[in-house]
Order: sequence, then structure tokens, then C-alpha cells
Amino acid sequence: MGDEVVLLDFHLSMFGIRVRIALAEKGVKYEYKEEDIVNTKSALLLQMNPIHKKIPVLIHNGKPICESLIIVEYIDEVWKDKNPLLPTDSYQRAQARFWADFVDNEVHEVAKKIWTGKVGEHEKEKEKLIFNLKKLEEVLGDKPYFGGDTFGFLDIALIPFLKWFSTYEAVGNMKLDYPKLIEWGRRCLERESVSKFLSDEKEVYDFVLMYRKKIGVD
Ligand SMILES: N[C@@H](CCC(=O)N[C@@H](CSO)C(=O)NCC(=O)O)C(=O)O
Repeated sequence: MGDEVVLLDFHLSMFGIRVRIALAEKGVKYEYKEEDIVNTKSALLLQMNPIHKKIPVLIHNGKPICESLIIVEYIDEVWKDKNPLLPTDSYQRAQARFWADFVDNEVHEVAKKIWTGKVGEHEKEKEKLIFNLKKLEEVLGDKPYFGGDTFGFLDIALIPFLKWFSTYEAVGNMKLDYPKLIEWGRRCLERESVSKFLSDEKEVYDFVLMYRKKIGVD
């Protein structure tokens, strides 16, 4: 019997998009299940991720794997016959994991304070986000991809955020300066595994406006 793969996800989730890109890069077939994370989470999600109760969750032959970066590494290890995502060199792997963690804690968490917070209240976070994106541009340097000549793990970790940057700017009333990342993003979007899943900027913006109203900041 072949692999049974199910993905519990939310179409706009930058974390879920990471997993969808990795599965597409590996050519893995799976059943996609959209979760209504804003209102009612399914019993399956609560059963498969009882600790965080969050998406994405990959269910492989009935066994759940949680946390997007862990899921991407799992996919890379299980379906290792094509498109390796992590570098083979241990030091390069460690660097890729370090900067992917940076994306989660220094880009996403900082930006989330801006788009879920009252307008004008997060000047510190705005400065930090600008600084942190500049750091990522330095890591990219003049390479086509973060891992060098091939699209890989750290590209997958960051690319889903590309279509959230304009919302960060609009809600935060700020200007992000990241020309090299824009160029890199255009390069990544040439891959069908990316262009197929990256959210639409207006859809992201409309979702954030709805979410801000729901949590009462607008
Ligand atoms: N560290 C985790 C974050 C997942 C997450 O925040 N998922 C969100 C949707 S995307 O913003 C989620 O499931 N939120 C529901 C909730 O917070 O209850 C990962 O990398 O998978």
C-alpha cells in the first residue's frame, strides 16, 4: 500500500505554505484539508495536534507531524529521492536551521505584533522588522538562493512571507526596504511549487483587516 498523506492546513498560512511547497518539490501526493482556524477547529486537528492545536499538521500513514519547519525536514528525510531541501554539509544545515528560526522569531513574531496591534503602538517592532529583513538580505548576499545555487530549506522557510510584506507596510504605516529579497522572491516565484501556493496580497490584507476587527483592534 502506498503512503497515505493528509495535510491539515489553512490556505493563507505562511507555515502551511512551507509544507505545501516542500510536498510539491518532492512530488508527494496528499489530501488537503482546509481548517477553519478562526472559528471552529476540527476534531481531527485537535486529535492530531493536542499540544498546540495549530496547523499545519502532516498526517503520514495515520501519524501526525507538527510544526512547519519540523514537517519540512521530515518530508526531506522521508522522500529523499529528489530535490534535497536541506544542505548535506552539517554546518550549512545548522546555518539553515538558525536562519529559519530567525524567520519565525524575528520576522513573523515581530511582524505579528504590528498587524495584530493598535496602529502607532509598535514603533519598536517596526524598527526591528526593518533591521531583521536587512539581516536576511545580508545572509542572501548575491546568491540566487539562500543555500546557494539551489532552492532549499531556508528559501521555503521565508518565501511564504513575501506576500505578507505589503500588509505589514499598510497596517504598520511603514516602508520596508528589501530590494534583494524582492528580486529573490521573483526568482522563487518562477518555480511552480511556489507560484502555485503563494497567497494573493489583497487576500492577505483583507484577512488581516477581518482578523483585526474580530480581535477588536480596529
Ligand atoms: N510554529 C508553528 C506556527 C503555526 C501557526 O501559527 N499556525 C496558525 C495559522 S498560521 O498563522 C494557527 O494554526 N493558528 C490557530 C491558533 O492560533 O489557534 C509552525 O511553524 O507550524
